[in-house]
Amino acid sequence: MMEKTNSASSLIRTKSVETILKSPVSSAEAAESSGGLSRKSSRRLAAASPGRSSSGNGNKTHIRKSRSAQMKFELDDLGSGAALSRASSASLGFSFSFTGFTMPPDEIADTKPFSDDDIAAEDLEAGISKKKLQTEPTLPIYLKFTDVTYKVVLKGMTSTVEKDILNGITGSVSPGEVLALMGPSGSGKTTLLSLLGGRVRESTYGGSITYNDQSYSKSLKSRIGFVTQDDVLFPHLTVKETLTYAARLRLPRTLTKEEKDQRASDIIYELGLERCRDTMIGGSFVRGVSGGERKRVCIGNEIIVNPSLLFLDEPTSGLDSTIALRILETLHGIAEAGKTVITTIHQPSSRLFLKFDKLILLGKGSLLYFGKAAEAMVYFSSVGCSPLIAMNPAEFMLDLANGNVTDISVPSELEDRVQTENSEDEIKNGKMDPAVVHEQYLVEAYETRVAENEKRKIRSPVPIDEEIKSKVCSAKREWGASWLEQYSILFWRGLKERKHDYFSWLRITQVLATATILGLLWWQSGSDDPQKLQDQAGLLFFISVFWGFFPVFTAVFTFPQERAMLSKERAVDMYSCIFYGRLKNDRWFLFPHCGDSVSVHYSCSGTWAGYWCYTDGFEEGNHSGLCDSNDLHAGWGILCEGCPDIHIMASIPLL
Ligand SMILES: Nc1ncnc2c1ncn2[C@@H]1O[C@H](COP(=O)(O)OP(=O)(O)OP(=O)(O)O)[C@@H](O)[C@H]1O
Repeated sequence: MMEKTNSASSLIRTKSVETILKSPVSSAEAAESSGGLSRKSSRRLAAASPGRSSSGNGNKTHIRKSRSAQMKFELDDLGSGAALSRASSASLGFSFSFTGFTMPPDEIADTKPFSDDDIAAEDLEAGISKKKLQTEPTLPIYLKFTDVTYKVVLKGMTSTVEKDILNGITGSVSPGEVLALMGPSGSGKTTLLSLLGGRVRESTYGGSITYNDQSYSKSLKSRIGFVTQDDVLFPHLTVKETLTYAARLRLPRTLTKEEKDQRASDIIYELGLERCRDTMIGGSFVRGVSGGERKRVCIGNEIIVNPSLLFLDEPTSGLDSTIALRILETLHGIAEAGKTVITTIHQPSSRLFLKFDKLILLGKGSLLYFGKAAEAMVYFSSVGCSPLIAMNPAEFMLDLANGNVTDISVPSELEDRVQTENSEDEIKNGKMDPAVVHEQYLVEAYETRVAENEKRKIRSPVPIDEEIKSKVCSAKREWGASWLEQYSILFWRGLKERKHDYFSWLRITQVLATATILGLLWWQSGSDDPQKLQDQAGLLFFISVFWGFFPVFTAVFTFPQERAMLSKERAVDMYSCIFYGRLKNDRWFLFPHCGDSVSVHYSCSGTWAGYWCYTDGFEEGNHSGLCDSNDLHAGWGILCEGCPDIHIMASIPLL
């Protein structure tokens, strides 16, 4: 019954917000005329919400009061996105911070941490204060991007076509803010996120992307957390093992093993994964943790390194709205600790939408809106597009971006334009052609009304010291573990992950069957005459070939399965790839990047050889040497012309 009351309350609240968003001008007036409720008082009121209340009927009057106060709070603060976020965060009954939950003691008994985790809830109810997550302060990173364009070349059998994926996207996000990239499927959200996260080579896109006014450098890898759309995790490792191995590989060497393990445990607590800490992640053939828990493990894998910039590709898709809201709460907590958070989102609920500080709305790769999320509805209403019925703001914007104007009023200017042109192409079944809504109107409207102003703001330098700014690209890349430790951690992790495979019944049966067949074939073969000795030699040959190739094939077939994981972990510099040297065009042997200080000695039977840092040009005549640590952008390798056989004598990372 209490749940019913609670949901009714949230329904009323959502409706009130939707109605206000529908008529932003009146909401602003309302905001002016009413007094503001403080954050604290709102949080107190929220703490008394029925879902969290320990007593039942006795609290009813108080509950009713708290609900009306929450509604008032949202009315008052509508003009400010941050305030809205605060309001909704407070209405959940707790405020999350990356450095731990911050709750007044009087609220502890009434609240529940992030998850549906019983243990954690019990701890809190018992008043046990949990140890706060200790994280080092991180470098604040201001991310700006101007006129970003991206196109791909589609090669067909007969022709080659260029496809525009992004057309001049401009925006910015500062530490402490959550930027949402929203748009219909295929609008270019993931592509933009990959470009911003440094996952695409600079030479392949247009425009500028800067981090504290500096361009991307490899040293940023360790400051960036990137949660991909697909959950790439080892299915046979438990939640605890997954996070512990990530901590051991990625956290700086200044921390001890115990401290790293402790950080993993703290993350488990922070993300409310305690109940499933010893459950396997699971995959297609193994049942494991739930989708929401898996997503949280992926987020934990990235936030464990305390990144300055956190990118997330659809962290809430496939999750119910409550879990999605909790994930957004976590992201807010992370942003509040001074990080910059950028996330793509598909179709957020209205509560989720109000959590974002900034919003980018994309439609077919073009920018339809960039600005404060709370001001988006005001903007669209100012260009003449408003919902005709109460509508979730995100749904309204996605409809607009898709060119679906059902239940949306469009400006008379646009209607006139369509009618004057009177083109049949533009009016289909009484509806406007989506392309008209997009290209001719929304993109144009944004370009003329907002774009210049935003670009001017973005051009101003970031408000931090030059010294801090330059840290973005000057820091020398450091591994979290020495290469021996990396080897040992990867070895044990691989063994744990693959032991189910190695010791599977199929594998055991295969070996036993082979042994039985061999035994029968050479049964009583003896060694007393030369003929039989030859038989024995055949047996030895068979055994050596079988046991030589069996593990080799196992290893070869393991690599494709682990390739996604390898790329993901290499993209964040989790470990060195020194053992994964690769040959390109039969001539190139690539080593890790220059910052690694690799010393290489080699010989080559070709006409000449050299070593180079590939973005800095070729250095002819040098046959060995240390790579300059200033060449942070460059790869390091050996070129041997006309010579497929390069003999690498040693490749030693000077750690
Ligand atoms: N390498 C590529 N080759 C061809 N087309 C591409 C390539 N990369 C992206 N695209 C196209 O660019 C468009 C945008 O893709 P993107 O994955 O960024 O969309 P999205 O907004 O993230 O979609 P979703 O919400 O469905 O994940 C799509 O039409 C996609 O097919």
